Amino acid sequence: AQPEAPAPVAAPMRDLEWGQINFLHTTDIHGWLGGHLQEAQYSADWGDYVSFVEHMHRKANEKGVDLLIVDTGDRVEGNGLYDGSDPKGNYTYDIFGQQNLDILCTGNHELYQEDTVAREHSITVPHFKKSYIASNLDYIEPETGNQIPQAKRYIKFKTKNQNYTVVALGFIFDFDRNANNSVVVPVAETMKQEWFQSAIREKPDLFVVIGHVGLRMAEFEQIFKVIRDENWYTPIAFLGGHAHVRDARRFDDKAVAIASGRYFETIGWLSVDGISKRKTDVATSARAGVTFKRRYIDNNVLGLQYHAGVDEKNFTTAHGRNVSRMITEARKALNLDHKIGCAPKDLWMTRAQYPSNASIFTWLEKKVIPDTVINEERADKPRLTIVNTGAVRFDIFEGAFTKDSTYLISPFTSKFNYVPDVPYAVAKKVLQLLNNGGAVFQAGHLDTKYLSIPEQMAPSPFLGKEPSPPPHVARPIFYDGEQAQRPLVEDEDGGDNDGDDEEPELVNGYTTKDDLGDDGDDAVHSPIKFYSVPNCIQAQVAFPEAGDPETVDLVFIDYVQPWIIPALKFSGGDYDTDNITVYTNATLTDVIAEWVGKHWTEGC
Ligand SMILES: O=c1ccn([C@@H]2O[C@H](COP(=O)(O)O)[C@@H](O)[C@H]2O)c(=O)[nH]1
Repeated sequence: AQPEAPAPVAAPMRDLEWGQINFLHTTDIHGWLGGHLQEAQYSADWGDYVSFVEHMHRKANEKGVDLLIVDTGDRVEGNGLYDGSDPKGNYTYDIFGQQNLDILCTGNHELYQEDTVAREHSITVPHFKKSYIASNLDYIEPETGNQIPQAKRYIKFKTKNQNYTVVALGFIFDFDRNANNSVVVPVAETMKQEWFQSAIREKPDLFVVIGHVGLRMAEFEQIFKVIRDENWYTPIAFLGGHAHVRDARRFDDKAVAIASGRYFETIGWLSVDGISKRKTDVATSARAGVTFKRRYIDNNVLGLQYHAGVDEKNFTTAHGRNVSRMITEARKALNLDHKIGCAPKDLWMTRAQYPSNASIFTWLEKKVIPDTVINEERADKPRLTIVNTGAVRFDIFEGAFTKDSTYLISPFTSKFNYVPDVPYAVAKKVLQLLNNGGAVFQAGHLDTKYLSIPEQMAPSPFLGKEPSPPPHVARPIFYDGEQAQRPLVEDEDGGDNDGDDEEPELVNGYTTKDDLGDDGDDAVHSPIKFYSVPNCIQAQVAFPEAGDPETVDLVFIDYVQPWIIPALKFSGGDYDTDNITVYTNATLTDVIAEWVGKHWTEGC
């Protein structure tokens, strides 16, 4: 049977504030439809969400207001439930499709591989015929080579209870590593197209712009400006994603965006009130005070029951139960709970400093890569092996390390390539260039921030700033939770150190600050400290005991390849792609599984 996640601990809660039009929002689920089995706070599964939405629709009907369900992409890659089947997603498309979504769009992870693009086109788009939007995404039909819209460019509809007219658009950021059977049209270009110019002149009561777009990236701002120029008073609700953070951004007093985290940890709530019927009453629209409220719901059943106002006995609906059963059966068929080893301790991506013994990156660099990323024919050659930190997706928790865990940590299909016999004096400069970025890589797709973890790509100004690192350890801006918000320090008896131990002890979790304030999270938590990581890490292997080698093999995970030649050139090495060959066909997922199976053999 599927292991039960520990029960969530009740936390002090903030209520949802309803408006005339309300949104429940998921983004960057990355296959985590089964919830978090090792973290009680995020342990509700997609079936529980189906039950929750049923209750919330009933509530909306009782209040006479509208509820729209939205997903903004990156549904795939990052969890055994998706990555563990062949072909990938054998179970997840059907499970995801059980939710009634009003508006959805594509993320970059639906576009990296040709087969993923094709599955999206043949399964998800037709399943959500009325609600799937692809404002700037085309599909190349394999039979004809024709370039066609991946889905509708925009949709216009009337809301059920309040009878508002809504125009909804659905974008992906200006992504350029998409597979050849897809075309991402840059946002700025899309907005010149005739259909877009007509859409923004439809005179709805509300524009809804969803997108696989980070709120602090340029694209939403560009869209906001163009819509606002044509519609001075119409409220615009933006629902974004991609950056894996909880965030809200206010563009003006009638336009607000939210982002709802990652990995199905968070269900976002956005409500809009004070919307006027624009067609009939432009003067009222101009005066009306529109209010936006947002909440980030921790995805656990206790919280969902709380917000739905339903007790444990009545929460799970027949449909929800059935979806949870589909998940359990899929996990069983995929053997995801198969134990590969036992992690002796937690290893963190950003909750521990890098380098340190608690950092997953230090573990990869010092243990896993040296032992497993090996080309037998060149095993005795000194080598530098580079992996981008973005290739790692999740923490490791002490205890059972399962088949599922390998996909949670790194789901990608990238292999390792190399340039043989590079003078060490040249090769040793590459890592520093990848981590410093700068002028070597012209802006655009070679921006080195794309090597790093999503949370660091376009950070919110509220995330604080680490003290400047020394110049030789260049890091992108990130944050230290302690500066962003003072942590509650536990006192000796486990209380919260405020001298009043009547107060409930807070569980560590999100303590979000955004443009709307610091009261966004539904559960009141004590903050978690985060540390920045570099764009890439490097393992140094088979080096002579004394002195430097003359030459090394420069090995790298193939995702990094576009950056390698320019970095070598800048370091004084004249190489091109002809100098690059396969080092090993193993993926990072494979080598982690191999290492864990060999070394973490005892303890659980
Ligand atoms: O094959 C891949 C694909 C992606 N990455 C890393 O992931 C981020 C993008 O993550 P999102 O979930 O889309 O935000 C990308 O910038 C890379 O750092 C990878 O390493 N390998």
